[in-house]
Amino acid sequence: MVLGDSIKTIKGIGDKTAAAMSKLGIYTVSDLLMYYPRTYISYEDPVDIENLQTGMRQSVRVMINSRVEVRKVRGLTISIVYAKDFSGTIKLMWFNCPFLRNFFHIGQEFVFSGEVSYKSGMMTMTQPEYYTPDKYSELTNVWQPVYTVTPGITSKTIQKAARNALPAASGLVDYLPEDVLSEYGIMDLPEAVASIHFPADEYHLKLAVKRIAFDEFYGFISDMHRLKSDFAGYRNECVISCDEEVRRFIEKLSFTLTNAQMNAVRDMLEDMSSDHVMNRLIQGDVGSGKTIVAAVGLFAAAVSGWQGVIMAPTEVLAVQHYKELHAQFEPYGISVGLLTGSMTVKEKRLMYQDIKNGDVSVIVGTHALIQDKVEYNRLGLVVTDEQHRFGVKQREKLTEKGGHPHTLVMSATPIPRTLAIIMYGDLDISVIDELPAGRIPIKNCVVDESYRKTAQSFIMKEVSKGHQVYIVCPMVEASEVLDDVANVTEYTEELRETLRSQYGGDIQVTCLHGKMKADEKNAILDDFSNGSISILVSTTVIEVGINNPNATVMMVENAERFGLAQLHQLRGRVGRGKLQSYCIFVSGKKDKDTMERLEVLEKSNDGFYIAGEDLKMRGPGDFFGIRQSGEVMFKIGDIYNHADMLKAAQKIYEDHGAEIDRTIEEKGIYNRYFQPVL
Ligand SMILES: Nc1ncnc2c1ncn2[C@@H]1O[C@H](COP(=O)(O)OP(=O)(O)OP(=O)(O)O)[C@@H](O)[C@H]1O
Repeated sequence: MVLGDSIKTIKGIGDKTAAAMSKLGIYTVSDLLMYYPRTYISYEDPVDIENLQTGMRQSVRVMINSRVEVRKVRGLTISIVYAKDFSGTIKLMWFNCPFLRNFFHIGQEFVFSGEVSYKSGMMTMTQPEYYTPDKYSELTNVWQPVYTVTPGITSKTIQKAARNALPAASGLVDYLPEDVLSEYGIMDLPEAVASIHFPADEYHLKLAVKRIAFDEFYGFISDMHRLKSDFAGYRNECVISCDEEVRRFIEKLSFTLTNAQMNAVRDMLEDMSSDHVMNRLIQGDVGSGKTIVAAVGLFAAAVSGWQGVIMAPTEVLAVQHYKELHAQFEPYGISVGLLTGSMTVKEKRLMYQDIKNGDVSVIVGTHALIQDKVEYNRLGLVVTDEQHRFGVKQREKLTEKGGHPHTLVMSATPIPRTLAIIMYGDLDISVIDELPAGRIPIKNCVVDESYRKTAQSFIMKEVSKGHQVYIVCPMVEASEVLDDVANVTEYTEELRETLRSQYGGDIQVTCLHGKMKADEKNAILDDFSNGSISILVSTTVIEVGINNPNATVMMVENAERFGLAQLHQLRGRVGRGKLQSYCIFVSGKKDKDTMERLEVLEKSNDGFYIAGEDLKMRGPGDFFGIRQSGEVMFKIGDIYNHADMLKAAQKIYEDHGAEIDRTIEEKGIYNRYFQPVL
């Protein structure tokens, strides 16, 4: 078995498992080895039922003392069994596992391991793992990898496959010279890949994580430099210079730009009229008004006779930008087009023609904008929204479609300047460090679930004033059955019912989640922005960029499951207008650490401060940090937690970049991301 082989060459993987794995993007042995665990669990010794603590992951050694009861609830099969030890009884519950009916028998002894909750007066474990006591004792005190799954595949299956694929890791060729490895104390590649799946101990796991983070940073930095050197040689072929028109456009806006926005606009206009190609990052906290800066750029490009595109990370956001830009540009006779993946073939074809003929000046879209079929007429400016959601490669591809258009990247990720310079070495940076005038600071509160009723009555008060509300529910992580959809739909139904019975009337509560069709999502967001929906219950699909200044309450359920930066992004959906806004973080856990972490949000509305505090609070055991919003740029690397590796990657790139490039080429088997070169 070698790295490029299909996963079906791994022992125990048949067509069905292979099909499920393909949904996770795993096709080859090397894909599997690069499919890193989401977290690890180490199985502790079982505790007595009376000593169980809710919200914790624990194990109990108990005797089954009931038959398995199987019920059907809203399309789900629920299996329930009771078990006891000398100190008490516990309820054990699984979704969609009807086969358990004949698996457990009264009198048998098992160890159950899972998250503990207290429901209907009894300690409960939902979806616990189960082991015979002998089997369990083999597991204790060993780090077990836990992988993100999809229906049809369990974390255990992935674990087993990864173990069987492990010998292939020795085929990975390290691109880092040995002296560099030892100088910087970096683990070698084959060992790191093996250890990230099956660490011998915490020490080795830390080293492995650092190594993989290093690779991600190194790849990113070298791509960035490549992009920069590609740009450096080009003279500005798209001179965009129309200060007078821009001045009038800005004057006619319904608000006055802040000084920070004006500075960013000035930087951008200077670049685009200079003799070099612009490559600029606009960084600004949530709601600081980055979009209008981009709009000014697109306006300037259009007025100067160039096409401009703005590429959004999601379709929903693309549609929102499209509407805004269309309304802003129409009076000037600038035509705006939309191109997204969910448009019909015919609609797309017409748009391709308009783009090619130059009948549209500003094109808003998603990844569809970089498809081969799209030919631009005179592409002069490319705006990408939220750098993190686009790889450098995609950016490059879009850039290649014009001669050498200007690039503007917008990011709300609060990165300290020193790190930003390393990360975006190729970009000039404008920071919008000022919020529009008249914004009232958001009022925040962190509460536990007992407060939910009070929160609901508060929400109703806001609704009665004609304001609107977001409620965000997290994805139920790692649950193979109850996915986020079930979670938000169920929550919505319950909320509707509660509000109807307590407040009467007909309050429009609607749910929104990522699995809905684009049209459906857009229709719901339209209804939310025109006010016909009062309460929007949503997964984090609303996290990036959605703008409805009339929304005044953001309530986040199970806030403890989110990273602080992500919560800050979510909070950024309110307080975007002149109304006093509120954010309620409902925590499902009450322990001191959780509450302290969440209280950071109560203390400040400043993204930089929050990112800094988040970093300080991460314990040494938080190898992966908490996945932050949009941080899909790196699977493992965390620019805060692994800042030392980021700096090392920069230094090694400077000192050994050329030698490393040669090695990669000579050894010719794997690139920096260890993917087979096809
Ligand atoms: N100078 C300003 N004065 C008043 N309102 C403004 C100003 N600039 C922007 N706005 C408004 O503020 C809201 C937020 O702006 P925008 O959507 O551009 O934020 P953003 O920086 O892109 O935030 P996010 O990162 O959260 O998407 C919008 O409703 C916008 O019209």
